[in-house]
Amino acid sequence: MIEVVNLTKTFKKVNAVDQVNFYIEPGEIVGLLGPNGAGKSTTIAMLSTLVPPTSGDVLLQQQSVLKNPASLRKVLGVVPQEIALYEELTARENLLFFGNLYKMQKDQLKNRVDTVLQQIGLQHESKKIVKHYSGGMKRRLNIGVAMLHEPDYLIMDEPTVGIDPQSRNHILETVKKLNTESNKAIIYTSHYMEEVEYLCNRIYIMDKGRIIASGTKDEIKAILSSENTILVKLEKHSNDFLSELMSQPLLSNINAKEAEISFTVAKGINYLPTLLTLCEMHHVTLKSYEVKEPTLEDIFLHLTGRALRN
Ligand SMILES: Nc1ncnc2c1ncn2[C@@H]1O[C@H](COP(=O)(O)OP(=O)(O)OP(=O)(O)O)[C@@H](O)[C@H]1O
Repeated sequence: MIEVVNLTKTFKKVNAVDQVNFYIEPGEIVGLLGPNGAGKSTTIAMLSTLVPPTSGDVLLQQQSVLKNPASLRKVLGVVPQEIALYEELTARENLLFFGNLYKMQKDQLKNRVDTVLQQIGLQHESKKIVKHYSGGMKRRLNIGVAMLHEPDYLIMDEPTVGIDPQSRNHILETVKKLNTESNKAIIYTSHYMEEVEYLCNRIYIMDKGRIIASGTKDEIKAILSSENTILVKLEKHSNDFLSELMSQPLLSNINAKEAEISFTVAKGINYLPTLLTLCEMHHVTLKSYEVKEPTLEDIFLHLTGRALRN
């Protein structure tokens, strides 16, 4: 298990990371979700022993790694936000180059490169020069470099930034497979809530240098457990109908967009019968009634009053 304990980084007067605590156990995918500037990259840089903390500690199997970074680097692969590859070399040549840097033995390295190329799905394009790769392929190769020395833990710092949606899906699938098939534990930082929701079992939400919520997806979603958001679709509606809805004491956050209306209502209340009566009174036809699951975006908005992406 890797733990960070009261990790703090102050740049002049900026508290980039402020008393952050979290852990990751072997084999799990943990998400670190937060907007730009939340402190994710700085946390990752300290966790991977690249930047010394102002205070706090990083523990591997309960031993501090700050004085003995080699113990952590052996089990940890870091995929940085910036792509670090040689554009004029092929994928295979890049992997061989970085493997030599790690001082891996020749035979072992050759086998390892073949395995890694398979794992990142580039085995059929390994002889192509990297400058002809798509952004997503470069990202996958970047992940491959971090995996050469067979780390148990991988840290990925926003690996889908700046790539097209199709390549992004391919990366998400690669990350998922690394976890399910190769049993890698992964710390995945992102400001895309849908990625973190899709990939991660446990999530830490970060804002302004602090962890503002943490837990499993269900635990985090339970933060909004006291109310449900309902989405209704109508044939068409009238202003009278909308005014009547606005005056209903049990409803709040009413939003109308053409023939779609959303509102929140306390959990446990079935509002459908009342809505049907109102529709009948106003000669409005109800097309659908849906209870929406809260998203991490809703939670972030609830906790901070701001949208995750602005
Ligand atoms: N070397 C530095 N010197 C001064 N301030 C810094 C330095 N590095 C980061 N910061 C500040 O610390 C805060 C956290 O930055 P950080 O890059 O860790 O956030 P982030 O969540 O990773 O954002 P992004 O998604 O944009 O990378 C920001 O206010 C940033 O300006």
